[in-house]
Amino acid sequence: MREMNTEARAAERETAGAAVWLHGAVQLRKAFRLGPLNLEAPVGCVTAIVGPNGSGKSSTFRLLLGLTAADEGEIRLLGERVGDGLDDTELKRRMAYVPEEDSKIEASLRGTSQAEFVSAWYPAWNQGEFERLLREFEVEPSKRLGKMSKGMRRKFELALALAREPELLLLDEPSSGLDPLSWRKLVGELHRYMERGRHTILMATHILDEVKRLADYIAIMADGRIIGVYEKDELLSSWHRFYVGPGLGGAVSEGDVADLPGLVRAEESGGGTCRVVTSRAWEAEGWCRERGLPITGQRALELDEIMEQLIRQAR
Ligand SMILES: Nc1ncnc2c1ncn2[C@@H]1O[C@H](COP(=O)(O)OP(=O)(O)OP(=O)(O)O)[C@@H](O)[C@H]1O
Repeated sequence: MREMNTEARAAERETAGAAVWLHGAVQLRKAFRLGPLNLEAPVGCVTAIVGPNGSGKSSTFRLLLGLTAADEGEIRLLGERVGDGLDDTELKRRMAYVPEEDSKIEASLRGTSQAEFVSAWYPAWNQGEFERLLREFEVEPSKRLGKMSKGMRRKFELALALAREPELLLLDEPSSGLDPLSWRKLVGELHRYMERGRHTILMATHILDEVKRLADYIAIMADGRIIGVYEKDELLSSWHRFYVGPGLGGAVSEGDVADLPGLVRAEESGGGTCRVVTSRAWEAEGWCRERGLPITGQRALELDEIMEQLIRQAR
């Protein structure tokens, strides 16, 4: 049995339930500071990292994979510490990573040879599942990887990752280059993977529909930092735009809604109404009702609008 000191036990307790655990991770570069990053991606859930170009999503993946080193902080994957030159061979066998850019090194290999190599390395490799995925994605594995189209190569890499039956799947822009039909199939396959066991996905994506369909949690990144981690349904249901007024007391001004719960912005919008954005829709509704302020129009904000507001607040 593995010997553990008190500190290791405490860390294990703390990270139990988190497949990806980042605590105060910082990487300093000449022109960019990544972190401090704090993130707990729960086991059995899909966590999507979203954020503008250059916010640090791919850099975070490289840090998690130990491809680059953290200058500060601690990183654990599936409860195991990564970095500091630690031997992560066994850990890597329990996970799969599909990077944003396909490797050029393997371009001359045929898909079949690459699969043979990978299957020998991963104990949970499922050949039947691999062949099913290739059929589903309509990928011809006898082609050389460098001769596959961008979308085809991506589907090959995704099939290769899923067939390993990893406990943890790290995906950087998984649907980059996929046509709409392939994209729908991928979303279906990722759902299937999540249903098949105690699996976890951490993915970076720009496709908001992908986030809506797949994610349980959303981590928003901006300027090298994770500015917040949110439960998706809660986030999407709590941000609303209201039109308030006019009330019995006449026109509603910005000042009248200054204490509205979760108020993010308010502007007079003509006809005695005020347009407000709130991050606490239920409470804001009740607040208006109590004050006899009629809500004459209302809609939930889209994820991109919420992200824009949260990033603005964080800067
Ligand atoms: N190999 C590298 N060497 C030095 N700086 C890099 C390197 N790759 C990225 N950067 C810089 O690190 C920062 C974060 O980039 P990163 O690729 O992690 O962002 P991202 O959120 O994944 O962006 P995108 O949405 O465009 O994929 C940027 O300022 C970028 O210019």
